[in-house]
Amino acid sequence: MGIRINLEVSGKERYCFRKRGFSVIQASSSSSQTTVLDQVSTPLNNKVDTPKKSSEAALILIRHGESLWNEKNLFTGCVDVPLTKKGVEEAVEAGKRISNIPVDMIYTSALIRAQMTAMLAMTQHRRKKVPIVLHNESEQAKSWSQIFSEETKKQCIPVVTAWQLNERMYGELQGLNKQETADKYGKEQVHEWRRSFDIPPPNGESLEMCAERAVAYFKEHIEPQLQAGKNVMIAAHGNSLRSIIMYLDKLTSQEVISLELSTGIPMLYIVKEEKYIRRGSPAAPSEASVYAYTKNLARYRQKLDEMVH
Ligand SMILES: O=C(O)[C@@H](CO)OP(=O)(O)O
Repeated sequence: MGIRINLEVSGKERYCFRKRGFSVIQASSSSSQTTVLDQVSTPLNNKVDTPKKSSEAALILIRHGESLWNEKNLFTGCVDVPLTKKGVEEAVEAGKRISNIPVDMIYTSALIRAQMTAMLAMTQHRRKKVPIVLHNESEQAKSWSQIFSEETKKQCIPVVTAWQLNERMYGELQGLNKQETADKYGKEQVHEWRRSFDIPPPNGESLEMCAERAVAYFKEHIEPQLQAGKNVMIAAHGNSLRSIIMYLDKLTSQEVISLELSTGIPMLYIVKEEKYIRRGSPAAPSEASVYAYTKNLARYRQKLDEMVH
């Protein structure tokens, strides 16, 4: 039984200090109604799932795998396009990379390419918990998805879908070919639409506008989970994740322009004492940086190794 612990840390590791405190959402569920959503605010009573001795949480960000419109080089934005076969493989590969990192909650956008990516990635996780999508649209949907076994609930990971994590809305560019658009309007104009911080494409969202809703969602819904010690995975999109990374790493509107995310590459942050500590570099994620372990994560992995053997 070999325990492999990799304590290498990326040379590009950044430490980001938050200036304000965090509020922690308390359990609000009634005892008679138990859905997998209850896990959102109730600590799991399972040793393998509590690598939180010093109140540390893992945050994994994954941009979805290649979509059919990425393949065709079309502006996609909020159009709901599925993954290609290569995208499916990228998602599975991403899952292998994070298979030893604890995941207590998953947030995805409302779009199928992000949801496929999250689900495919979780098929590779060594803990073998089952991701369960929460349909929060009505009381009836909530009540019809109740789980009646506490034991089964412990083996589930709640998956929250949120439109606020969607790709930026690309307006009148959606469905147009990126190369043809550059040929027609000029390379500089198209680069400005694609990468400037505050200039929106025609009738679409700028990165700044996308950040307003994606970062607000992150602060309101995801940050409290992390502060409560939950390990969170977010599967989303190039620009919604760029805006969240801008917040986590305190990038300026100039710095975010050159931040590019590859499809299907997981990025790991450790959340500790109100700091976001980046372990994997979005610019050039190397094996070592993505796999960089803290003591708590190493302990979690050791427990997984013991479970398997
Ligand atoms: O088309 C899109 O929706 C996005 C992501 O694929 O493109 P861009 O890289 O130009 O922001």
